[in-house]
Amino acid sequence: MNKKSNKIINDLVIEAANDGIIAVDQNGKIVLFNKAASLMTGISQKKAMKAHVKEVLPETGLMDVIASKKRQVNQAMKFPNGISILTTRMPLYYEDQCIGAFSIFKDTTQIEKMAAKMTDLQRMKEMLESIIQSSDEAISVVDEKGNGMVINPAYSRLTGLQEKDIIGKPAHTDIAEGSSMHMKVLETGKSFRRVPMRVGPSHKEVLVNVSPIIAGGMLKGSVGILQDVSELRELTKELERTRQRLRTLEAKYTFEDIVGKSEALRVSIEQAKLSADLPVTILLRGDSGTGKELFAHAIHNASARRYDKFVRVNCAAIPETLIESELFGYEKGAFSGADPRGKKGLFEEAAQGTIFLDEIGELSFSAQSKLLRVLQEKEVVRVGGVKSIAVEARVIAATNQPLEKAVKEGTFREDLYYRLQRMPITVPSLSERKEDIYELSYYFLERINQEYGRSVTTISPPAVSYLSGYYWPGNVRELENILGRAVITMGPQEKIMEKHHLPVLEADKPAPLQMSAFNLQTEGLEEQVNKIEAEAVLHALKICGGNKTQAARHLKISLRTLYNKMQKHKIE
Ligand SMILES: Nc1ncnc2c1ncn2[C@@H]1O[C@H](COP(=O)(O)OP(=O)(O)OP(=O)(O)O)[C@@H](O)[C@H]1O
Repeated sequence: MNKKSNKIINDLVIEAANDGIIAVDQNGKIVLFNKAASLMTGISQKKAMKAHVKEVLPETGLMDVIASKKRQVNQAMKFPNGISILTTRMPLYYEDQCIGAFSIFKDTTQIEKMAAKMTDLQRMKEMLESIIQSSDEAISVVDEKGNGMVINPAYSRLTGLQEKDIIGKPAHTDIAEGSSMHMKVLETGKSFRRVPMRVGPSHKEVLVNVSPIIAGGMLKGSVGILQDVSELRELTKELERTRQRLRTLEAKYTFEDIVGKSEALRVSIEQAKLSADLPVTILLRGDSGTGKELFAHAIHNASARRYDKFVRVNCAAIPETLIESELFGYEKGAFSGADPRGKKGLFEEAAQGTIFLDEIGELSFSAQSKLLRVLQEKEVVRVGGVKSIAVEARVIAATNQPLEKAVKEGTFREDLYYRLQRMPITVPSLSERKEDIYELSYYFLERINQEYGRSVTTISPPAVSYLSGYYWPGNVRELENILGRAVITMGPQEKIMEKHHLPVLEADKPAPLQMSAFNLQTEGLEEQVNKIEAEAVLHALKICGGNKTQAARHLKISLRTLYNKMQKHKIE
C-alpha cells in the first residue's frame, strides 16, 4: 500500500467513525471535522472546515490544548445544542513541533438519560418498598413462577411467618387450609376478592384479595393482601353492639302515640298508665307486632324515670353465651376475649331508668336465676365478681310466648314466672280489635308519606273492609308493612289507596312453600341447602305476617334459632 492509498483509507475510517473527531492547525483553523462531529454539533462539515474553531466551537477547548500542550482525557462537557459528550483532547506533534490539536468525543446524552431513569426507578422502588414495609395491610408478593418475593412486617405479625420461611419458597408455603390464590392468579391472570382461607402455623383465618402484576403486557407475578377475619368479626360485633345500644338508649313513644280506640286496647292502656309509677315489675304479654315495645316506651315516659335511660335488651337476639355478661356485666379477666378492664352490665347502665327485657321467654335457665335474684334482692353481681351492686332500674319485661307452657315443660322458672306475673298487661292482637284498622291505616299512611315523600291522603272504604277481612298474624307491624308496600306500587300522583293497590291477603290458611328450582350443575350441596333454608325462613315469616314466634313454631325451631337463621341469611 502506498502513502496515497493509506491516506484514503485513513480518511474513510475517520469519516465513518461513530466518535466525533475535530482537528485544528496551530492557528485554530479546523482542518478535520468528520460526519459524527457534524451530527453531534449540528454544524455542517462544509461550514466547519476552514472556519476558526473559536468561531464555531469554542467549547472544544482546543486552543487551550495548543497553548498548554497538555492532553486532557475523558472530559465531560455539553455543546450549545444540549448534546452531552465525553471528550479526549491532545496536541498534535510533527518532528517535535506542535502543529495543532485534535479532539475525539462520544455522545453520552442517551447514557445520561438512562442513568437518570435508573435513579428515578431506584427511587420509586425504594418508595414502594417503604410503603409495603410500613403498611398495616399484610402483603405478600410472588414472582411469575409462584415463588415468594416480598412479604411485609404486617404479614409476619398476622401469619407468624418470617422472610426466611417465605422468600424463594413456593406460593403454597403459608397455607394451612385452602389452595394457593397466588397460583390461581398466575394460572388465570385474573383477580380474586375476599377468598376465605387459613394461613400460617396458627391457622389464622383470613380473607385474601389477590391480583396479577402485569408489566410490559406480561404477567410478572401476583400480589396478595390478607385481612384478619377475627379482627373484622370483632369490629362487626362491636358495631352491632353499638347499634343495639344506640337503639336502646331512648324511649321515643308516649301513650299519645298508641293509636286505636277499641275497648280491648283502651283497657290495656289504662292498666299501663296506672302501673307507670308503681314500684313493680311489669310483664307485657301479647303476640309479636302488637305494640309491646311501644307500651314499654310509653310506660317509661309516663313514669318519674322519664328523664333517665331506657335500655332495651332483646334477650333472643343476644347469644346465650353473652347474655349474662351483657345483662349483669363482668369483672376484669372474667373470660377470654372480654374487655380487660371489665364492663358494666345493662342493669347498671340503666341506672335509675328503665330496663326493657324483650323476649324474656328466651333467657337461659341460669340467666333466669340471676334475674330472679336481681328482682328479689335489687342487686347484681358481675360475672366473675363477688361484690353486690345495687340495682335501681325498673324492669319491664315482654314476651309473646305462652310462659305457662314453658313453666310446665320446665324451661322457664316457676318462681320467676310468678314474680313477673304480679303486674301482667296484655296487649291485644289486631284480630281482636279490627275496628282500629281504619285509624291505624291513616296513622301509618301519614308516616309512610313522610318517609317516602308521597301524598296518599285517603284509603277507600272497600280497601279498609278488605284489610278488616284478613286474620293479621303479624299484627300492627304487618299492617304497617303492607301499607308501605302498597304505597310503593301506587303511581306518584295517586292519592287514594284502593283495594287493588293492596297485595293478595289470604283470609285464612297459608299456601305451602314452593321451592324454587336450584341449579344442580353449578351449586354445591351446601349452597343449595343454604338457599332452601333461607327460602323456608322467608316463607314462614311471610305466612306468619312477620310474626317471629309463629314463624319459629311453624318451622319447629326455637325463637333463638330463628333469630340466628335470620342473621345468617341477612333477613330483616
Ligand atoms: N297501637 C299502635 N299504634 C301505633 N303504632 C303501633 C301500635 N301498635 C304497634 N305499632 C307499631 O307496630 C310496630 C310493632 O310494634 P312493637 O315493636 O311495639 O311490637 P312488639 O309487640 O314489641 O313486637 P315483638 O314482640 O315482635 O317485639 C312498631 O312500628 C310500632 O310503632
